[in-house]
Amino acid sequence: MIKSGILGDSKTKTHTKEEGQTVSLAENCDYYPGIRRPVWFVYSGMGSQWAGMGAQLMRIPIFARAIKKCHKVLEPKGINLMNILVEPDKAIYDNILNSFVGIAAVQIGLTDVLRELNVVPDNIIGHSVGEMGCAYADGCFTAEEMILSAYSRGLISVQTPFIKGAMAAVGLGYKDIVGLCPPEIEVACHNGPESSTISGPADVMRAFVQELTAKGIFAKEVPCSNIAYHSRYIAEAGPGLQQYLSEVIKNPKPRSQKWVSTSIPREKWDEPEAKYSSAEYHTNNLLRCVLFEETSRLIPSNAVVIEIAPHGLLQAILKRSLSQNCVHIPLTRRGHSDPVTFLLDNIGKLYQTGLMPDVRVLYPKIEFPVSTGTPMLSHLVEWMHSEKWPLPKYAEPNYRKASRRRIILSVHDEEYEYITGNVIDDSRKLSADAIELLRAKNTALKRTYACSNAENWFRMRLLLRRMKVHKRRVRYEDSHSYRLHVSIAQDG
Ligand SMILES: CC(=O)SCCNC(=O)CCNC(=O)[C@H](O)C(C)(C)COP(=O)(O)OP(=O)(O)OC[C@H]1O[C@@H](n2cnc3c(N)ncnc32)[C@H](O)[C@@H]1OP(=O)(O)O
Repeated sequence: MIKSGILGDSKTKTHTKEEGQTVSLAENCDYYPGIRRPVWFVYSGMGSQWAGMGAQLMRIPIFARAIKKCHKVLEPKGINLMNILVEPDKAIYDNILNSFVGIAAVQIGLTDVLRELNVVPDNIIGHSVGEMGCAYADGCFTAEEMILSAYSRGLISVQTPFIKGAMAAVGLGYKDIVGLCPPEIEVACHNGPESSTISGPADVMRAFVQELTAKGIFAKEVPCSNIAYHSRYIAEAGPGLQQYLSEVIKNPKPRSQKWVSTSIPREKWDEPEAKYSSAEYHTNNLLRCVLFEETSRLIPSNAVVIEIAPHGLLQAILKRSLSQNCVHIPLTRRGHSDPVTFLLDNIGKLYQTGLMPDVRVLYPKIEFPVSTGTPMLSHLVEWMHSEKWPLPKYAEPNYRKASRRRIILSVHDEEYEYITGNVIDDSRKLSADAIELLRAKNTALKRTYACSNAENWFRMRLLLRRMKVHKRRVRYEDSHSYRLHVSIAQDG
């Protein structure tokens, strides 16, 4: 349960033991300060594919539905999407077409999961081909359009005779790497202040990566099926891709303000080329340099950044470039032994940031009444005692509004001597004089007040207003003592 300023609690996975007892396998608690954070969806691109990346996620019905839909769309093209996502054979991704449709399908499936969970982005950003995921999340693409656009990108990649190229992620920002690159190599992606992706002929790239590594600069090859994307070496794929895409995107939809472009420079966002999720837009995305660093600067310092891809590829980059206060949530991790638990854990983290994912959609609908053997969950709900909270003090003035006390007045007490002879024998009523004296001395009242407020009655001054005597009749405790009931209600 989440309450403003209290705790966000996430219990992400439960398991029913053989004896029918439900146990919690993963849980985590954190503060939720009550402030709504902006939600950013991040769609990564090439490099996030891995063998078997969709196999376990098929256990989630929403995801499986999306994949089956995409599978049917690709079937007439002779593509077996299910195999691409489920088979553990690494060679599948030697074919770039499989990488494109595989990444797109997983992004569609995960976006559908988030959509049904009612996790709505404030903004959407993509890296390279990840901008197709943006189009889907933004409502510009249907699932069919997205998977066919990814297919078109793959198809033109395998049909065009490119030079043997390579890409590599390096641990230097654009400004630092651009001057170091040999003339054959281009900076393909501006990823962050400490990260870029370079692209060029495979042999020159190999030598340069070795050179950088020898200098202690991070450099890692990006699996791209020997195609130097976002460089001059793929320019000739442009017209063909635009032709294919225009057959898929028949009615280009306007991009909403949510989707911030990384393929068109910010100063051109108001120009016609940036307005629509069109064949031209996505062709430009393939050919031009990726401006992720520049656009990701718009991500606010307190954002919840959800990476949507088969692997949280950009985590290393996002954590280096964004504010420390951002919450990073990858939905997947390459080679994870239990991708569903990983996903559920991260949905739990969304909950802890203050979002309210409607997790019921992930499970079969419960029909009531449930059968008698249904395991209980209630014992997993418990109070956290790890935090200290301030408590109001009882001694605070005005805390108590009323108090009541029974007092025994003894005529041996100098204070109450006067009562002797002031009780009217027949009715056992205090005489009017005795009442006046009680009122004047008001010791009994002071004591009552002092007791209830933990104060020293000797030093107290008490102003009595609207004092009422409800009963003048007193009760004898014995021949020398009388019982008196005193009640105080504070004014206001
Ligand atoms: C058509 C298209 O889509 S083109 C697009 C092509 N794709 C890209 O350009 C993506 C480029 N980025 C990447 O490939 C990734 O973000 C990578 C390689 C930088 C990191 O990916 P990961 O999956 O996290 O890689 P991996 O787990 O193997 O390695 C991460 C290591 O690299 C390190 N690392 C990542 N970036 C940097 C950096 N800038 N400086 C130093 N180290 C770095 C991490 O600290 C981590 O080290 P650790 O394991 O000791 O913690």
